[in-house]
Amino acid sequence: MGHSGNLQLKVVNGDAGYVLEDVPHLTDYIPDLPTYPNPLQFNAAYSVVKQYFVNVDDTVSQKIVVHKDSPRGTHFRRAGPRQKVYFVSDEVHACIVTCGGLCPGLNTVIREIVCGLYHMYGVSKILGIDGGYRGFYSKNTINLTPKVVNDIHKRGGTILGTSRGGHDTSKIVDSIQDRGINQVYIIGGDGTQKGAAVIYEEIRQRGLKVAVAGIPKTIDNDIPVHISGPAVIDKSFGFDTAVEEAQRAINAAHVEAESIENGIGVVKLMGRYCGFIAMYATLGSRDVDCCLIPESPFYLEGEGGLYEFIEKRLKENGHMVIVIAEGAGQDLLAESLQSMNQQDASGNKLLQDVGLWISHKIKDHFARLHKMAINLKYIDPTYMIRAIPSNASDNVYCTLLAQSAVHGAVAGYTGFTVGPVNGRHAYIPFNRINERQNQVVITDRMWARVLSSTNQPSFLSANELAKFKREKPSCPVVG
Ligand SMILES: Nc1ncnc2c1ncn2[C@@H]1O[C@H](COP(=O)(O)OP(=O)(O)O)[C@@H](O)[C@H]1O
Ligand SMILES: O=P(O)(O)OC[C@H]1O[C@](O)(COP(=O)(O)O)[C@@H](O)[C@@H]1O
Ligand SMILES: [Mg+2]
Repeated sequence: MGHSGNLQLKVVNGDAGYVLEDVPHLTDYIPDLPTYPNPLQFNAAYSVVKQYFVNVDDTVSQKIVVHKDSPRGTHFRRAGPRQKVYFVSDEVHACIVTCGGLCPGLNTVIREIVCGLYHMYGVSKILGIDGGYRGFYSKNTINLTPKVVNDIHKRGGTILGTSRGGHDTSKIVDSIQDRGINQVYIIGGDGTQKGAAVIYEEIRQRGLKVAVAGIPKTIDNDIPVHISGPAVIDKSFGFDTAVEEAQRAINAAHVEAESIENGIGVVKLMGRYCGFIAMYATLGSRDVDCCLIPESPFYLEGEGGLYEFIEKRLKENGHMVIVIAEGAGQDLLAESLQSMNQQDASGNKLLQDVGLWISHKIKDHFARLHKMAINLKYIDPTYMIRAIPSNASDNVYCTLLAQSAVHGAVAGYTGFTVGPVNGRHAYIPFNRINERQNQVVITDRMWARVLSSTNQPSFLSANELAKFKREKPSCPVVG
């Protein structure tokens, strides 16, 4: 096996096209670090486990659909406890920070990092950083113990608070160094993981024995997760909870629309650059007549447009439900509202309210036509679907993510994000997570399922479809 790598990439090539995209280790830049036996083997609860530790050479394959002659492809290091650890319990001084928008399950991840460190590795010095990245240098910290975090998974939000912007790398690493912190757990989305990568690089340049572990949070699923399209991680925590909560809004829209003549229910769901929540909520509900997402351009007027489809559906069924992701149709809004290119503190595009806009457009259109009186109800549950506690299945998932992160940091790995790859938890280098944004691939079978279930137009001409097929190759893994 040959190594090739620099600060960002640590790639190992093996036989038959085997590639390991490895994560950094503290010993990459601090040689001769002492190791210690993993205390987990003396832990009464874990003594029932037949095999305490994962083999150091275990890796997880990114590709599971293969042909007879396919190369073995990309692999990631398997997550889990190692026989040797690089920290003794008393030495560990950990901190946890949450950044970016809210997502169901943040508190569960915090809880399980604290409990995992304490119960599995005997760690008691754990600091909560208040209010996101800027909290490292501008706020007081919170001492976290299993008692403090015992009930927090039942609450939405994050007990640590969160923020956008304020990522000042040297101030953050100064604070880590000054406080003697040697394990940093960073929970957040695409922006946060980019910030975590820069923190890791600075720590490495300063030669500090500090492990940096990222836990990916994204209600939008815009981190390369494997809900659809070529991706690394199977799914992000909180997504199931958000889709479930979105059902309540869709049900309400359906009840309202069904109860009145020519009723239209419009529901706006989150999804700044991608429409995964809208797509899954639509497929989950089966009451949705039209799902509009940022990845699939649509138009209003003329043949094959939205107005024509609404008229047709109302004539057929007497009512209809439209689900629209917040980032959909922003080009149309920009044309009609001459909106400015505004950004939030983290540099994310600030969106116009497409739900309100489209509701007005539809009302205006039918009022102008005089041929059909419609009754439109607009429901905007966007913040409600992310401010709730995670459901039971997301709680279990958050636990596995948190424990994987703890095992990895204690074993000396750093500069990594945790996540399941084809069902097995793995350590993924930051560069892999940060290289691009995940989006619904509208030439994949999942989007076809939506079109087939709603029977809505694709809004694409044959030429446009051919262009999309050329630009966005479909993912062979999605069944
Ligand atoms: N490219 C980047 N480099 C460093 N820090 C970043 C970068 N992008 C975002 N951040 C920081 O990450 C934090 C969260 O980012 P944001 O985009 O708001 O949320 P999310 O992580 O949920 O996508 C913010 O404090 C922001 O300053
Ligand atoms: O109003 P806020 O708090 O900036 O959040 C709005 C954005 O946050 C999200 O819920 C989540 O985005 P991030 O995961 O990137 O933080 C988006 O869906 C939405 O556009
Ligand atoms: Mg983001």
